[in-house]
Amino acid sequence: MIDDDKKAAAVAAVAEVADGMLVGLGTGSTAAFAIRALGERVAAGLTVRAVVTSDASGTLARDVGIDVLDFADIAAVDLTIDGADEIDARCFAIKGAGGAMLREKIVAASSARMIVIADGSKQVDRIGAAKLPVEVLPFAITYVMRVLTELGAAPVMRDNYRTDQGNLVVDCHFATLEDPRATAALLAAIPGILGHGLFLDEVDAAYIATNGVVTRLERAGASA
Ligand SMILES: O=C[C@H](O)[C@H](O)[C@H](O)COP(=O)(O)O
Repeated sequence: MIDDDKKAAAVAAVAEVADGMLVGLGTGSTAAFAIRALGERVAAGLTVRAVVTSDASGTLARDVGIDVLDFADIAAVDLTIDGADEIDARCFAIKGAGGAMLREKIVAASSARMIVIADGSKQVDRIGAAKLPVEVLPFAITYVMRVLTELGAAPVMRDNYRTDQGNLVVDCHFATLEDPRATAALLAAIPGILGHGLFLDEVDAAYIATNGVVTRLERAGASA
């Protein structure tokens, strides 16, 4: 079952959490397994503090007894655990199906180490098939849609959806993502785009579970 694999990957990643750490908690169904697993370790005596990447993850984390801090007060996180929509052998990921990619990227960037957790369906040779979510300031939406269309991104705005920050999300599908760094640079250069789901430098490692077997990917040069 996919849920069993999500849980197995989550439990493997949560085993990396050490006493006293400040932990970044991701968003989504797989991250929720990690939050619950961390809650169990806290109940068993582990002392950690956490920051969260969405209101939903904050609610869950508090519910399971994790001490949640306001990220606005935090400069550096020890370890972040988060899900992904696609992850490849380079530890490049696409994230944001749940709309949390802006906060997720900020928390990941602040983290000494970031681990992606996923079931095997998320593992790909090369990222690019998943929709690439882009967070857009509502003021800029019509202009941004025009530019994304001109770039061949086939943008589709999510209906009746706002992020936790009150912004819009546009799902893009580029015909090719052969050069993800070039695509990331293009998106970053468009005024009105506040963030996107390409994670090219943030992910240090991934735990991926398939049929109950957890494998670990480590980015070349990343420290465990
Ligand atoms: O915005 C959502 C996040 O990037 C999620 O971590 C990602 O979409 C994976 O979610 P799930 O574990 O539910 O597939």
